[in-house]
Amino acid sequence: MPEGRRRGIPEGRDLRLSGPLQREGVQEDGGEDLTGHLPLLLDLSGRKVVIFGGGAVGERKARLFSEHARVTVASLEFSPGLQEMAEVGAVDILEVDLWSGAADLLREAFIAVPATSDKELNRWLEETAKAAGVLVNRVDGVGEVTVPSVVRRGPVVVAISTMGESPALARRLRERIETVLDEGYGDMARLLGEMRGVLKERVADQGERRRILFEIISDDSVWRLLSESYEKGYKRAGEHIPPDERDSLDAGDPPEGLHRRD
Ligand SMILES: C[C@@]1(CC(=O)O)c2cc3[nH]c(cc4nc(cc5[nH]c(cc(n2)[C@H]1CCC(=O)O)[C@@](C)(CC(=O)O)[C@@H]5CCC(=O)O)C(CC(=O)O)=C4CCC(=O)O)c(CCC(=O)O)c3CC(=O)O
Ligand SMILES: NC(=O)C1=CN([C@@H]2O[C@H](COP(=O)(O)OP(=O)(O)OC[C@H]3O[C@@H](n4cnc5c(N)ncnc54)[C@H](O)[C@@H]3O)[C@@H](O)[C@H]2O)C=CC1
Repeated sequence: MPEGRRRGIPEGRDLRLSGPLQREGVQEDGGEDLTGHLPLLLDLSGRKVVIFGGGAVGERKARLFSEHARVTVASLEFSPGLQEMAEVGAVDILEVDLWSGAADLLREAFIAVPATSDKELNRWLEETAKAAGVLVNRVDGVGEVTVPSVVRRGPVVVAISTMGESPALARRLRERIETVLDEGYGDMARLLGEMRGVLKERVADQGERRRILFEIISDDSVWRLLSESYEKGYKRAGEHIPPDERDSLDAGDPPEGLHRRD
C-alpha cells in the first residue's frame, strides 16, 4: 500500500476497525499478502536492539528483547521499571528527544522498535530505520519482525503467530499446545540428538540411519521409559540399533562427552 494512503488512515483502534483491507500486509483486492514473512529462529546474542520510547510498551519490549540481545532504550522519559533495568545493567538507557535525530542510535542496530507516544515520530523512526537497513518491530501491527507466542521444551521450540490478527488467539493456542507438549518432547529431542551422533559413527547408510530414528520416535515404550528416566529411555532406544553394530554401543550409558540431562 502506498505510504501516503497509510498515513491518511486514522490511528489506534480506528485503524483496526477500518477493516483488514486497510492494513499493511493485506492487498487491496482483499488477498492476503503475507508471503514475505518467513518464520526464522534468530540468534540475537551480541546483536543490538534499539527501542524508541521508554513507556509501558517500551518497557515490555525491553524485557522481551533483553533476554536475547543488547538493548538500548532511547526516550525523553523512562518508566520506573526501565530505570531499574538500567540500574542492574539489563539495558542501556539514553535520554534524548528523538526528533533531533536517530542516525547514531541506529548505527550497528539489528532491530529497531519505534514505541514512543508520538505516532508521527514512530512513523518517521520506522522509515529512518528501514532506510538504514535496520529491521523494524512495530507496536501497532505487523512489522518486518513480528514477535510470536513461544512454547519451549528443552531444544524443542514452537512459535505461534496469527500475523497480528489476534494476539489473544496466539496466546490461547500457546496455552493449548503447552498442555499437549510435555517435557517428554524435550527429552526425546535430546535423546534423538545423541542417537544420531552415535548412528553417524556406526551406521554407514543414511537411509538406514533415518529409518532407525523414526523407529525410535514411533516406539511408545521409549517415550514411556523416558518419562521414568532419561537412562531407561536411552537404553530402550539403543535396542533399535542393529545388533552387530550395537555391540560397541553401551546402551545403558550415554556416550561420554555427549549432552544428557541429569
Ligand atoms: C504484532 C504484534 C507485535 C509484534 O510483532 O511485536 C502484536 C501487537 C499487538 N498486541 C496487542 C494486544 C495484545 N497482545 C497480547 C499478547 C501478546 N502479543 C504478542 C505479539 C504480538 N502482538 C505481535 C503479533 C502476534 C501474532 O501474530 O499473533 C505476544 C505473542 C508476544 C509479546 O508481545 O510478548 C503476546 C502473547 C504472549 C503469550 O501469552 O503467549 C494480548 C494478550 C494478553 O494481554 O494476554 C493482547 C490483548 C488481546 C488482543 O488484542 O488480542 C495489540 C492491541 C493493543 C490494543 O488493543 O490497543 C497490538 C497492536 C495492534 O494489533 O495494533
Ligand atoms: N499501552 C499499550 O498497551 C499499547 C500501546 N500502543 C502504542 O504504543 C505506543 C507507546 O505506548 P505507551 O508505552 O503506553 O506510551 P507512554 O506514554 O507510556 O510512553 C511513551 C514514551 O515515548 C516517549 N517519547 C514521546 N515523545 C518523544 C520524543 N520526541 N523523543 C523521545 N521520546 C519520546 C516518552 O518520553 C515516553 O517514555 C503508543 O503509540 C501507543 O498507542 C500499542 C499497543 C498497546
